[in-house]
Amino acid sequence: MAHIHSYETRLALAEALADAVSETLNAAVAERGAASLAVSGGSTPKLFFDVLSKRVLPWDRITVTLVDERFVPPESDRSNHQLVATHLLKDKAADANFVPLFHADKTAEEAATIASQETCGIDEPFDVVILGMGTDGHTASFFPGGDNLAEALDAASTRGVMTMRAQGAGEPRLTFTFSALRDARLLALHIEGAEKKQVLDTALGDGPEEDMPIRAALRRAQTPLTIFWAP
Ligand SMILES: O=C(O)[C@H](O)[C@@H](O)[C@H](O)[C@H](O)COP(=O)(O)O
Repeated sequence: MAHIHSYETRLALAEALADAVSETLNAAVAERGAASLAVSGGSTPKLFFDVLSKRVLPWDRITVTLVDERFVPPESDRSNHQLVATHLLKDKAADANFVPLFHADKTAEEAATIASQETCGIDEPFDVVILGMGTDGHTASFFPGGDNLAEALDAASTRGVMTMRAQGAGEPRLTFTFSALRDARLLALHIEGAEKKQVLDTALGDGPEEDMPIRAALRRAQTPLTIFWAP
């Protein structure tokens, strides 16, 4: 089940997504004094991050982490940690608590174990999860052909962070499991451009999840996926 919201411009999308995220985070803090936000990296979220960073929220009560991470240090331009530190954790959002997934001087597997331990203290489910999508139909680091794809997509897998290696992924990846993402209070997919709309339309059709892992979120998310799209 998915609800698609289309916007005239990418700025209108960023403002609407920031509204929905702010509402969910404010409600969580009002309800239990804390909130969590897991975001994806890549190029799409930059404008949204910049808009959200200016929102007046109880940021010191909000924990921000990454849906997935390239296995590179924050100094690398490929780092999602660097992307979030540059575009989101500034302005009003500078007071948020950030939990990275990458750990230096560790193997990817050791870093995944540490990241699972360090994120297990975040209330379950996440309040907000923002997914992106590649033109190959991957989301998070659930890449077609990924070495750990079956385990990553298995709803029965233990919530946590695992490694993923795949031809289309570049570096080894660290990614939350689908089981950790699928029941977020607000589960959003943020995509932009005509090409990704076509990829989404294909993903909404028949075919195995392994070919287009975004299908797991479209078909088996516990929370209906809210899709934000602009040309
Ligand atoms: O680390 C990553 O790359 C992301 O978490 C990934 O899942 C991203 O959302 C898609 O690859 C889309 O990336 P673009 O926004 O760059 O197209």
